[in-house]
Amino acid sequence: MPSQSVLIVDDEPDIRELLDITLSRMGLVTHSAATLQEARTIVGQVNPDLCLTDMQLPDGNGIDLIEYIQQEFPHIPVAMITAHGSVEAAISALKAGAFDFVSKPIELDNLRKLVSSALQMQGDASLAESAMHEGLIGSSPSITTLRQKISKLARSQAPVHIEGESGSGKEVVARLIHNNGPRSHGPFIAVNCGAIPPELMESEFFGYLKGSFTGANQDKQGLFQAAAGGTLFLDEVADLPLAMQVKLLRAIQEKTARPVGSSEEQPTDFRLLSATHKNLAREVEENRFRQDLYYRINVIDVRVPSLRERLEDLPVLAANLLERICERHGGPSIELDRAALDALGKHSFPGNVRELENILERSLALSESDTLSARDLQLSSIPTPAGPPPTSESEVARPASGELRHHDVHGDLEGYLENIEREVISQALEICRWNKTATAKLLGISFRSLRYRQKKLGLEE
Ligand SMILES: Nc1ncnc2c1ncn2[C@@H]1O[C@H](COP(=O)(O)OP(=O)(O)OP(=O)(O)O)[C@@H](O)[C@H]1O
Repeated sequence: MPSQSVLIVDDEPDIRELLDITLSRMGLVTHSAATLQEARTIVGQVNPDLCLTDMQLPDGNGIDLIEYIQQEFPHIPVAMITAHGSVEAAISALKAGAFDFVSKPIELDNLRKLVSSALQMQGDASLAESAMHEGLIGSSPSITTLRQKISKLARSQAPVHIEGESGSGKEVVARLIHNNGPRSHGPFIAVNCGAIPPELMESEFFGYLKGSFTGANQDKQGLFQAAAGGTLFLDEVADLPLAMQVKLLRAIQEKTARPVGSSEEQPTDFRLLSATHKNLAREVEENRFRQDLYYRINVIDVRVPSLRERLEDLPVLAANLLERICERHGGPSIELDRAALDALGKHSFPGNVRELENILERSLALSESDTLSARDLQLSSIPTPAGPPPTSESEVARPASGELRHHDVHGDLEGYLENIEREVISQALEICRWNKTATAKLLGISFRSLRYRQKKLGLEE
């Protein structure tokens, strides 16, 4: 097999030499360029498997080179060499399409890891394409574009923020980014930030040493360490309390984490992916989310379309989900009849693909034939809000019609509102088959708030 080749672009001869020696020892063929112009010429001539470029070049900067390679040779990954502590430069490089960066002074171990993973990714490209179809079902233009974006993002190490309604497939997207990237052999750690009680946040994220507080009977690894070499997926990141946001920012910035009770910082190495069904920019405007953290986690953003926006995917999605459910239950395969598909097409799916999955699963349990009819779906028993699902706690308590039916209050506003709340929450629980995390998301409230309300309203299982 021919050796893989790397183009090194730096105007400092010492750095070029250091990189040349290091990469040659890895069995790679190296080419060097001292200027942007020279780099452009060599890329075209040798078509390298990887390009490492400095930021400041005598006749331009590394971002220009990234953009040029993205445009003309999109299959070549580019990594940027940035000045020490230059967060801005690193973010610009990642946004421009660099797959990663190394900062000066160059740590050779880090450099070797970066080069190996970039070159390994090159070999896995065709594998990635087929895996992508398995995870993300649909062929609508929005899903096709999303799939292409994922395939590109998987090669990068940039933090990605995924926005989309509850149940639309944000975690599916995060897993695909992980599974198709160079960290796929490492762990994928998914954390629901809304489900961790605030008092346990620090020990969950940073871990702790035995004896650091009452009940700490043994050392516990934190999530940052558990994700080492892999990906940390922070779901519902907008639910992180402000105090934890500061600590997370520090861990990302310094790439270190100090377990509770320890005096030593430990290095961390994870790719950060995050998601929320809320509008994170608005959370920043309303001072519920730190702006500095927002810029760090939102280097690249991805939006997952709601199911309403891609109803043309319904038939293929429904068929695939039915197949998945039948397989899970070990039963014979089952299909939807035409009328059932039409009925689904008219439904608004506030809970998106998860809701579709739940509707199909419930219908399957009730149906006795090998074809599901519109009646089996029981869509009329599911509330259909006029617009997208509510996104704030205040919206949840509003009567569905938007009007206050004051004549129904009978002098007991509290009781009246409580009844509406009970009705809305129990319907949401039904839709989500009593999955509390999903219900909380559908309602736009935190997991804790849902538990509290269930208890107050007597809605516990
Ligand atoms: N395009 C898709 N193809 C196949 N399955 C999908 C797709 N989108 C979502 N799903 C399925 O729908 C369910 C919900 O997906 P997922 O958990 O990724 O949504 P989410 O947006 O992360 O939800 P939440 O906001 O509640 O965290 C999962 O069972 C997932 O497998």
